[in-house]
Amino acid sequence: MTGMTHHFLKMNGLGNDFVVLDLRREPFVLTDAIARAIADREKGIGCDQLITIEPARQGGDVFMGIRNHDGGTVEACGNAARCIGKLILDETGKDAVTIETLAGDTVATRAEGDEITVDMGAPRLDWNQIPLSEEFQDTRAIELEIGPLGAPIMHSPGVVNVGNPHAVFFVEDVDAIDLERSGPMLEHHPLFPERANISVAKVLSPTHIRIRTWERGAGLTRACGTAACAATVAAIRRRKTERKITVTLPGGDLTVEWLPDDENGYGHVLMTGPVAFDYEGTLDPRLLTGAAA
Ligand SMILES: N[C@@H](CCC[C@H](N)C(=O)O)C(=O)O
Repeated sequence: MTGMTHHFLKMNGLGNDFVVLDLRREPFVLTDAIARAIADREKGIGCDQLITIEPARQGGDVFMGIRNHDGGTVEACGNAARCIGKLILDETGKDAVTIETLAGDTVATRAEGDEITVDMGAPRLDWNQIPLSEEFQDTRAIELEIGPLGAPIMHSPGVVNVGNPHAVFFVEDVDAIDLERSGPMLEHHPLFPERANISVAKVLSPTHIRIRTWERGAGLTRACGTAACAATVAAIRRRKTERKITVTLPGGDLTVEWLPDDENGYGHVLMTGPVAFDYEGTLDPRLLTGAAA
């Protein structure tokens, strides 16, 4: 225990919910066990991801730390980037803020109607950047299927790394897929040495797709921002959609645009969507020992 009072904010992006701790003001050593205890929906506060705001490490405005519901540290979170973007835009009064993450810098700006746009950077598409454990020349549709032989229910996903690893299966009916069953199997499939976020996507029109996601380390969520970006990139690579589309998730809509290639290769992905504040409070000191988990 630290002897200090630790405040938290509860926020969400389309129902993907976060406990946010500002470690710039109230620092403490966050372990996997403490993160798990805070994220626990019965004994802790409950959230899909635990987000920390920390001093910038490389000249940005802040560093954003991300822990999944299972306590593990991860590199990227699109919905949290919008939430922290909004907090830091309000705090600094700037027009654009740079949020450092383990995946690199994310620049957040204000969009229309109180929404926030985040530049998620350029997707990584080579098999060893996903990463996959086997070489695939073409990551637009890799050999992977589950379901009865000859009639797989999910097959040939596109794989994309947008700071974190994603596999996107295009299907006829996203609601017909039992993601609670297939999600954990695919998340832990040996092809994904760092595990993966698993989405099913249905193309509704050239400017509109619908997705559901089983998140690595968190399970089914109302929305996954990086999955929306990955699904957009996967759909564009398979020539299913235009470059700027609406992605409908169980929690609502995001706008995602994959910009044309820049001089470095692949263009950046921009994601725009809402941010919501739920409530604030102080952490029960017992959670800081991880003992409540
Ligand atoms: N909810 C997030 C993604 C959080 C991390 C993910 N579960 C992973 O393990 O990579 C989002 O909005 O992108």
